[in-house]
Amino acid sequence: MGDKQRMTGNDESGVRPLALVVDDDPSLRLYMSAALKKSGFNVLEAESGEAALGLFTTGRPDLILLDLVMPGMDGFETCRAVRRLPGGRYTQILMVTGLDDNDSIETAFDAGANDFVSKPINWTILGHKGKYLLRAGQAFKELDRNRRRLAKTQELARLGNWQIDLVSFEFSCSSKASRLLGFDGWGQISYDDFLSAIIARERDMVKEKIDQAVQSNQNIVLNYPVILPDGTQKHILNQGEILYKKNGEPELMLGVIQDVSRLKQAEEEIRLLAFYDSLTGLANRALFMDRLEQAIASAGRTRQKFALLFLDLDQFKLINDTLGHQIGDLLLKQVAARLKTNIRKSDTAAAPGMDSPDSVIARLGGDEFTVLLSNIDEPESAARVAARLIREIADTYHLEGHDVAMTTSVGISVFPADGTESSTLLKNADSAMYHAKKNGRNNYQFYMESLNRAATERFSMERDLNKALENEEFVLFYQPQVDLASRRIVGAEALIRWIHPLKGMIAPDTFIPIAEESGQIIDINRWVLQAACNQKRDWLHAGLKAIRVAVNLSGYKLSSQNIIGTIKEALGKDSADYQNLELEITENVLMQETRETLSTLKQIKALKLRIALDDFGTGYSSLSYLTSFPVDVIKIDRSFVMGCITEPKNLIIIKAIIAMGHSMDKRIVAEGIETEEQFSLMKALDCDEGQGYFFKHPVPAADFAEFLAKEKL
Ligand SMILES: Nc1nc2c(ncn2[C@@H]2O[C@H](COP(=O)(O)O[C@H]3[C@@H](O)[C@H](n4cnc5c(=O)[nH]c(N)nc54)O[C@@H]3COP(=O)(O)O)[C@@H](O)[C@H]2O)c(=O)[nH]1
Repeated sequence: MGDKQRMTGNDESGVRPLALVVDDDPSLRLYMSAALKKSGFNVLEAESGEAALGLFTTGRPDLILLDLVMPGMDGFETCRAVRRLPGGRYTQILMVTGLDDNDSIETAFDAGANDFVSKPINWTILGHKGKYLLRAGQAFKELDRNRRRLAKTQELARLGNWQIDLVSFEFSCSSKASRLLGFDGWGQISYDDFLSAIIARERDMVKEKIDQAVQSNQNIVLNYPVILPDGTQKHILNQGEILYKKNGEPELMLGVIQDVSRLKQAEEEIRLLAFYDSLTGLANRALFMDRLEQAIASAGRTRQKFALLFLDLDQFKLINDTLGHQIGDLLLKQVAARLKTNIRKSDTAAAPGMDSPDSVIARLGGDEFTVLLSNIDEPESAARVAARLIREIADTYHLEGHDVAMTTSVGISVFPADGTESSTLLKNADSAMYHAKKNGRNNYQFYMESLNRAATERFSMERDLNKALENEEFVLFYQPQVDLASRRIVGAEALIRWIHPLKGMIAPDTFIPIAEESGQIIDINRWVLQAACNQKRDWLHAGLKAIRVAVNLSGYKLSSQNIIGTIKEALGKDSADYQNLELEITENVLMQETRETLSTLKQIKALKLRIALDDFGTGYSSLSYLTSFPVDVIKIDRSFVMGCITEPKNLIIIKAIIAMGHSMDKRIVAEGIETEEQFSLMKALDCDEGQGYFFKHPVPAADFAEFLAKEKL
């Protein structure tokens, strides 16, 4: 029979509670047993303390009637021993004593007795007293069980409790509370100890709030960090409530403290995910826009100016494409770190940590960063910061064994002149940034109204370009290259055209720079090479004479394009085809990255392709390029050719280029021949070949094939 069943008592369940009568006097045992049985108890009897302990272990009585004076173990000793036995703390012990002096009674209670009866015993009262004690014991057991359950629950919930007596102002707290605050093994701690764990900068505030609540009988909910003696930091939620007496007077402030560190950490993680960029730790777009709104509201009130800097790394895509995304990510992290270091406190109105609405450096996505510069007195201050950032970002990055160079273009919009709404300020800074790109990158530009339209057009073109290849919207036109002495076609330059579904034909001058900036040029170059080679093969198969085809590879870092793979893919195995393919590059390609470019050009040459230097004379026109790089052809820029008759200076330059080129064994092509006069002059100057509207405009492949078949020029 389990304890619970017996303790419910015979009144409710019909189960009789068990009493143990311990007395060395057999007649008294008899009377006591009879009285208890009459009151509904089952009864065991023991004539000594020792016998009682044995019976307790086997029978687990609910009530013990214990004579105080016995030979051997007396009642006090037996009582203490019972209390030490398993389950002994819940048994009700009624001492039977003839010694009703105060000392014996006190010793009995100290030994663990619940009550006592004095001899001579009133037998009727004894039964009732036994039943009453049983009920009290049951209530005590329930209470104890609840208390332990509560302690366990608090343990699980990481709760500790504390209280302040509102009359004596005495403080006490549970051992769990002291453990939570790092006072392991300290037992009861003082109010000062309780407060001492709180992180210094918040301690006074917490103390003040508790004091105020105690004085004014108000509840409290406080949230603060504590530092444990081992240095770890926890976050504590402290809730206190006033407990009132029946007469309405405040009695206690009861509180619980809870370790909410995990919750706080989860909250922090959610906050970080929602408002911070996970790669760089900078604010993300959402937080930036929020802070921008706040800056507008605040600057509007105080009539102050602030600037928005929009940074975009120059040709960042190249890093991802050539060195992989991992290196790209490392670079973005380092750029973010440099921005953080360089946006000094004086540049923003707030301390690092972004606690103030003014201090924001954000990564909007990809390689785009923004900086909010608050309280600038004049736009020049923003320009100074922009210039400094440009300088810092341009310092070489060491990324897992790669030395990477990177620059950035910065657009600046200023509140309120360039917009009073967050979206406008951002859009205008973005437009200014594109202007900086157009201006040669690695510089900053302020927003100007006129930029806006151009930037919008640029956006839509970049978007449309993404679909152009897939939708087969590109075509190649061909312009003949003519041997000036014989006037026969010896080659063709392939020139791309974009047939836009809505805008019609778009010239390469319009979209190639955008494609170069966005990196789309790599795919476009690949397509042009493939299409030109296919065309060349088709003309041969159609029985037309074999001619050279020149393809433009402008603007983009040559070494990063896997140009060799693309060429091999485009030309296949036919070695004759290789000799008839000419790649046109401009001087700025040669200037970009000398060592890598030289190696790529050498590989191109090893494949027996020809290399032409396009637009010669417009750039640096350094002779060293001609000696250092394996160039076969020099194409004199049309700006010289077109003015060769009227401008003596142009003629001098043309003569010099031809003489110099020939001395280096290069073939010379004059671009932009538009008139008979220009043709004759170029021929007279011993220029090898010519190209221009005088011979033919660029035309679709089919038209070009017709001309080639007829050789009618
Ligand atoms: N990366 C690539 N760049 C390309 C490709 N196709 C063209 N381009 C480059 O775009 C620029 C403009 O080209 P386009 O509008 O095709 O103009 C070419 C000719 O039409 C023009 N030309 C030829 N003869 C004359 C003339 O007598 N007068 C005159 N005003 N213009 C003339 O010159 C352009 C060819 O120049 P070039 O390449 O320097 O030989 C241009 O820079 C192209 O290079 C491409 O597929 N990829």
